[in-house]
Amino acid sequence: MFNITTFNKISNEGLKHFDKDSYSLTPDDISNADGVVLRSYKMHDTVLPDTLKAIARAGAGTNNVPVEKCSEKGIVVFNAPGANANGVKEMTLLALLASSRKVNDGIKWVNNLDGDVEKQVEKGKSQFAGPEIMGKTLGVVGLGAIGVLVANMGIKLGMKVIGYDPYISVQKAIGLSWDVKYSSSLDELFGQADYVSLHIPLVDKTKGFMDEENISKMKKGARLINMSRGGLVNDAAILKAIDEGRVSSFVTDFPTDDLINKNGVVCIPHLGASTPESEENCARMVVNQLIDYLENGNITNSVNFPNCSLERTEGTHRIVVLNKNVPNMIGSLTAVFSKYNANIIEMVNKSKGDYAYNIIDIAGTEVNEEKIEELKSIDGIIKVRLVD
Ligand SMILES: NC(=O)c1ccc[n+]([C@@H]2O[C@H](COP(=O)([O-])OP(=O)(O)OC[C@H]3O[C@@H](n4cnc5c(N)ncnc54)[C@H](O)[C@@H]3O)[C@@H](O)[C@H]2O)c1
Ligand SMILES: O=C(O)[C@H](O)COP(=O)(O)O
Repeated sequence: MFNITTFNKISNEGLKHFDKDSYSLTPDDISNADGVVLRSYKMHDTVLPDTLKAIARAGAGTNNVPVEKCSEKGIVVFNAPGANANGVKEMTLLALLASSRKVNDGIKWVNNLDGDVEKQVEKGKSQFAGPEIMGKTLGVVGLGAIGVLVANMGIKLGMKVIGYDPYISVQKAIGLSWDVKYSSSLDELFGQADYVSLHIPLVDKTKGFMDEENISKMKKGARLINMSRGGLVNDAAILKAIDEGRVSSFVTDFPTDDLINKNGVVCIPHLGASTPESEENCARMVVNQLIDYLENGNITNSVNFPNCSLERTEGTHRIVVLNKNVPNMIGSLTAVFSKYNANIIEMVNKSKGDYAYNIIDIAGTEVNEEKIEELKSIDGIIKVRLVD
């Protein structure tokens, strides 16, 4: 029986894949968990129990998970790449329009009118006029699952689009419309874009990405859209730029105390991925990845360990090993197997950065706690698990 802890509301389209005879689901209590499924719940202060094998983020961003701590403890962190990208692309369309047309302020205003609404609407509407987006330039920072969809959408809307992503993958580059101008210079993007849309992860390197300096490089009167993460934009710097008329508006999916009810700022309560389609896609994807890891040791879409899968071979025992990516690990592991006359039927070893992963199918010997402990005692081994 595997214990699964859920944080946040996870779509039943995903949870229903946990077989009731093999999985017990408990919301919020992680004390005895084998796996966790969560959305934006912040886990940085959560004590990670020794039982925990994997964390599945039903979404894209994993900045709410202590990924490095998980790596050190041999906890595999999964996410759902691209599963909510269309939901966020559509919300970015809404944000683009809301940054231009003052619909948000207009709606607030009209709902507070008192008497002869029709007359007041026609008299007062000019204060909410705003430009069309067709023919304007959209700058897309980050051309991953969401950024590529947003860039291609901009082309379809009749915009000129300039994209920037120094780490773009081949797969994403293939999906990018030929009409998108790819730039290797952020300054060029800032110099040309009437609308800048951020689609990059929040990591140490990107914290405060839109600081005073980068904001000052934006075209006068340009608009900024942040559907990615709050920490990417410096609140004080963007509010100052709006006050001084250098930036026309800022639309964010990540409101803060400082941003709400400010002129020129449209705050959306983190709704980018809040569609049934995105919630179901994300939950289905990560639950299946988690099940395959717990039951077969296969890793798909992990952010801290390599993708690694192996078909099961009948009559073998499967051992999975998580280790530091240091020399001679395979030699040390196979030395233990040969000591016990174990026949390695299949073995796969993959590495990702500082960490590595092995799936080893053996025959010819029983696997007991003593042998597992012997493997665990090898210097550099983080976790060993029998997956029978
Ligand atoms: N508002 C929401 O509800 C919502 C939903 C999904 C994702 N997000 C956010 O959007 C981010 C992007 O999601 P995604 O699915 O497109 O992820 P992704 O991993 O597919 O794409 C991110 C892209 O950013 C690029 N990148 C990284 N650092 C960069 C930098 N300094 N400059 C330019 N490009 C850089 C990467 O190369 C990658 O191509 C997520 O990390 C998450 O924080 C928000
Ligand atoms: O990174 C993500 O996938 C989004 O920010 C969605 O977060 P949510 O699952 O809490 O809506």
